[in-house]
Amino acid sequence: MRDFLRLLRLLGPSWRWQATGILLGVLVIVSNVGLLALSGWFIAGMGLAGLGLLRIEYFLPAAAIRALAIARALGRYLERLVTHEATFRLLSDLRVWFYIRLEPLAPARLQRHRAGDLLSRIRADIDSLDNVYLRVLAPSVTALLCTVLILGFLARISTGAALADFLGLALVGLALPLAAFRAGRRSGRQAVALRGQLRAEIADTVRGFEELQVFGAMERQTSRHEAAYAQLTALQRRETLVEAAAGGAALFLVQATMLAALVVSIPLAMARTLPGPDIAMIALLVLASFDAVSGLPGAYRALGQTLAAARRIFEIVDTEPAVREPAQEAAPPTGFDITFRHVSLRYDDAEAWALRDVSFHIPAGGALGVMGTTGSGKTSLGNLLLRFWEFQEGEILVGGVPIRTLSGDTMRSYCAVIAQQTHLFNTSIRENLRIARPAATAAEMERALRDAGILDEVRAMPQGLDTMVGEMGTRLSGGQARRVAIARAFLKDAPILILDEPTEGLDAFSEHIVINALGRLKQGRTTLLITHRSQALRDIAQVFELERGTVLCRSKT
Ligand SMILES: Nc1ncnc2c1ncn2[C@@H]1O[C@H](COP(=O)(O)OP(=O)(O)OP(=O)(O)O)[C@@H](O)[C@H]1O
Repeated sequence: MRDFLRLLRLLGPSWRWQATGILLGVLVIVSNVGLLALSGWFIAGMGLAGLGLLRIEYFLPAAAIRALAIARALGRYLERLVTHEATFRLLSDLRVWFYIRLEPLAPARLQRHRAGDLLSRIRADIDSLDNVYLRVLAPSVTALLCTVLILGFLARISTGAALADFLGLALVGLALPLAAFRAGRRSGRQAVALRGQLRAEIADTVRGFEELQVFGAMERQTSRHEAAYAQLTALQRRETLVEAAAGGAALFLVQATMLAALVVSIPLAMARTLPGPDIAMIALLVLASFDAVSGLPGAYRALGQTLAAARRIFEIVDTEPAVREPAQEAAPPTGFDITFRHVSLRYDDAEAWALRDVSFHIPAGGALGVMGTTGSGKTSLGNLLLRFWEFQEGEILVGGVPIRTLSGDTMRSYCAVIAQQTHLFNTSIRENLRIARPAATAAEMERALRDAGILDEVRAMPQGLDTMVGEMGTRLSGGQARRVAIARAFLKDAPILILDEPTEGLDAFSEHIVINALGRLKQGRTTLLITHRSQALRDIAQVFELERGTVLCRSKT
């Protein structure tokens, strides 16, 4: 219930569209009920008039029937238009709302989620939240308003028929949806979790195609997916059964209600306390009144899934970011020397220290080389500077300003990173460069590419700057991808440079070109160079070695 109320609160921003959609829904149903009831009355009345049993004024009812038919058609069109607009607005509001809360969690708090599962939450789970408005809230409110109007009108003609209709509507509109919700809740929750898991596993499989083929493990992997699919199909079968049972029960109740309404009103017509044509009107009115509630059992059956999706979204949204932003940001630093004073970092309370009592100073425009075995804590130094993680002890200052008093975005705006796995997006070289500076001109890009030592190669490509780099830059060689990343750093022109194994995985020739490009990039920037290749450290004055998070020895090269 708490999740449902929280979901309702999220519907806020586009409430006008939603309310208009509901009112139009009421107009459509009331017009439809009115049209059928009036038509029934009119046809029966005309029949009796033809037999000379009744005098009837037909001009007004005929005009009203036309008016109701037009209102129904026009209302339906407008209702679809408005409810879709409301839904799309709602979806876009929800996506922005979610993204704003997701961003501060990256990368620290998102690492426990698998990429495919995260994608599933961002896309499918958010998408399914529109059910709340489109399939639950709007039809429920519409049903309530229509029921009041229809029963109010029917009660004036026959209290007994109104009572029968009330009972039928309560069963189909309240009891059945509740039963369907209870029956579908568990399987819905399981289906949402299973779909997320499947997406994550399939994303993993697609990424690991090459390995699976090389090791001949494709069949084993796909059989795992098949088992999960079989489970999902069983859940879907159960959901369909619940929906079919609810649909069948609703149909039965509709007919039974109409029969009951006739049973109580026909004796009144026989006793001449009710005009004959009213019987036809009552029958059709009762039948049509179920239009207002017929969608509810199916909608409430799906509500279990929607709530499960909402819970998965709230789970992420409620996560505390790893780094708390300062309430008020300090004045920006004027210089960019970096000081670590007795800094200690632990990624998790249960884990060992990744950095312990680390102190160093890099003068503005100077460089520090950090060496160390794998897992010794080198990358963690960069993680702290980028404000991806919070350190538990000590102090880090940039230009004399404690970085805890600067926002994460501000700190990241001061830094450019080139790592072994710097990500290139699956788009053109031009677009990959624009990430660093969206307004960069072609001339600026070319200058950055020249400084990175790759301009001639880009020019020689048939599409030049518009060459697509492929997924993770796979259409470029390792050295070229690294140099495009360096060009991006030139364009960003940040005062701090974090180089994390920038030449790792390159052959001697590429390494030489990349080191030269980095030499140009380092000019005038405060540089933290993480490497275990002495070649890359050749012109770095200050070098230290980390072991298990502590500074082992300092040396000058
Ligand atoms: N995001 C993280 N979550 C939890 N633990 C982490 C995380 N990143 C690093 N660690 C742990 O912190 C320690 C230091 O890791 P770090 O990546 O800083 O070492 P490194 O010297 O850069 O290693 P490598 O050379 O292999 O990249 C390791 O024990 C590692 O398992």
